[in-house]
Amino acid sequence: DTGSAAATPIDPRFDIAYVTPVTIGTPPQTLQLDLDTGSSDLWVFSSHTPASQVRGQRIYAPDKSTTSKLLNGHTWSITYGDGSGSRGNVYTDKFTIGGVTVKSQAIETAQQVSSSFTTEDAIDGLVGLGFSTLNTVSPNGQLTFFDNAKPNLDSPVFTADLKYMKPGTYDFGFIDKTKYTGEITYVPVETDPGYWTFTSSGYGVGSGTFSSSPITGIADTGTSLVYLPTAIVTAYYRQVQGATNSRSYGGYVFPCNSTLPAFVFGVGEAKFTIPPSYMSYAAVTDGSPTCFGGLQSSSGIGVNIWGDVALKAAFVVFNGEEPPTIGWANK
Ligand SMILES: CC[C@H](C)[C@H](NC(=O)C[C@H](O)[C@H](CC1CCCCC1)NC(=O)CCNC(=O)[C@H](Cc1ccccc1)NC(=O)N1CCC(N)CC1)C(=O)NCc1cnc(C)nc1N
Repeated sequence: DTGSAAATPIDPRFDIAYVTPVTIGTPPQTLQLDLDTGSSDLWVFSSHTPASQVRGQRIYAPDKSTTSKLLNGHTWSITYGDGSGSRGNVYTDKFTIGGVTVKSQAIETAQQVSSSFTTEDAIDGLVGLGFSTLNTVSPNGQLTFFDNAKPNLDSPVFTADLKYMKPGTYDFGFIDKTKYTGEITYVPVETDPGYWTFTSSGYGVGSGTFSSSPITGIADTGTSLVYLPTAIVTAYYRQVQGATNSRSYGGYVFPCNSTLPAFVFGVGEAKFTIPPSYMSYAAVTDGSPTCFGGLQSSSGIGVNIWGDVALKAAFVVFNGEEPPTIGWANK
């Protein structure tokens, strides 16, 4: 098997997240889900989600699918880094992304979602693409779509080609040579506790010298920004006129008309440049002259996160062979 599906920004003004069309059940029900390498639960808004918590999202109705089966006595409950969360029951059903089908995928139906999911009408749920050890289903943890699909994929990989303010693609089972330039640099992945954790070889601010120092973090398609150690973040914003670390906005902000340097990060011998346009994430509120930075400090999180702001500067291969590795290429 191989497959390919679009990854479309949910907001045309800035890349807070990307959604991908999937189909569930028989006849197929189409939902737009956020593929998230930073978690490992596949959950959806459903006919079990209270109407008061649904605001425009598409739902999966297991009772309308002839191939759905309740996974008796199984429940799930998840909390994300931004404090959002959801919980519910579990079915198995036919699940397809970009032409790759898993006949019996665990589909976690929401019986409760937190308010930020209710207000985000562009996201109908998540597809966790982290390692299955992170799955929250109890009493028996379930496998991710990738783990279920892997044996039937031509190659046990998926790739992310996210783009700035326009649709990119997720490919399954193959590496599309037309999507990158030069060589792919592969580095080891630490699978404990279950993120795609790898070590970057260093960073540089703009045209400044490159600092070769290991930065261990997770490659996370479900996180909008890049979160790195404070020392790196202050070195970056020292080069930005009028930048301050705002308590009220919860991070580094600066005048939207400031000139921003690029941010360079290393993977092995390779270098990747996040252009200034990606480093100005968005105005703090619509029309404000103050902008929120795409690079923020990880000091409060406990893990460094290479989110969408970094991922869209590269073509990234999530290699599910034993042992797993992650590959980065310029594009
Ligand atoms: C099994 C749990 C699972 C592994 C879980 N994984 C994660 O949290 C990482 C995962 O990639 C999640 C996936 C998100 C969740 C919200 C919906 C979109 C996907 N990433 C995050 O939580 C990172 C922080 N959040 C973000 O980056 C969200 C993503 C988002 C996108 C669209 C709409 C709403 C939110 N972005 C924002 O909130 N933005 C608004 C503010 C703006 N300045 C930046 C963008 C975890 O580590 N949870 C442990 C955990 C629990 N509690 C806390 C407090 N921290 C934790 N880390």
